[in-house]
Amino acid sequence: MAIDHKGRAVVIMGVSGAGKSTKGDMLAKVLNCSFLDADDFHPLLNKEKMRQGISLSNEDRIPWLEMLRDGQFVLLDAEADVLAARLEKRAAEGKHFMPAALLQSQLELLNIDEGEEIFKVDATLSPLVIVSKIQAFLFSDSDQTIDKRPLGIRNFKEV
Ligand SMILES: Nc1ncnc2c1ncn2[C@@H]1O[C@H](COP(=O)(O)OP(=O)(O)O)[C@@H](O)[C@H]1O
Ligand SMILES: O=C(O)[C@H](O)[C@@H](O)[C@H](O)[C@H](O)COP(=O)(O)O
Repeated sequence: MAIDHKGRAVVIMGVSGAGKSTKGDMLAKVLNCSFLDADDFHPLLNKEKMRQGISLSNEDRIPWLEMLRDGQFVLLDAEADVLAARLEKRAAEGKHFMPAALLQSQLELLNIDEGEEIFKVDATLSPLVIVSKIQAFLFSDSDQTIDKRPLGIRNFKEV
């Protein structure tokens, strides 16, 4: 979640491996605002469950989601095989508690209804293109205080 200078929050959503942390961090840098990783808001019990390969239940998720829901939503969308490969690699590198085995349960639960105000972005695009698209969506109105120059390799280390 990125929070800008006006206190507006944007929630980057998607199943595990979609690229939320990577793009959330980049977006926050380009907007010069704070980035909060939703993973840091899970109680330890939720993380321990997932570490053990047990999917969270709605009861586990609801208090966590209620803390995070007050923002605009952006969904990072990709096919299961791409996401699974990313998670296998990330887990093999010892970078995250989340096992790839839980991906399928998340894909089955993720359900976006027609008409929900969620901006969808193809999560297989390059990180810079994804962040530029989110930036364009957020500031399609005329907010003069934001630096709207296109992102470039000067801004970020590529994934
Ligand atoms: N657009 C992208 N293209 C290719 N790989 C990516 C992209 N975004 C993220 N990754 C890689 O995929 C993995 C998962 O990204 P991460 O940001 O941790 O996802 P999430 O927070 O949604 O679980 C990481 O290893 C990251 O380097
Ligand atoms: O509700 C859930 O099942 C989890 O909160 C889930 O949304 C999240 O994916 C994990 O915390 C793993 O973290 P990453 O998505 O950052 O891999």
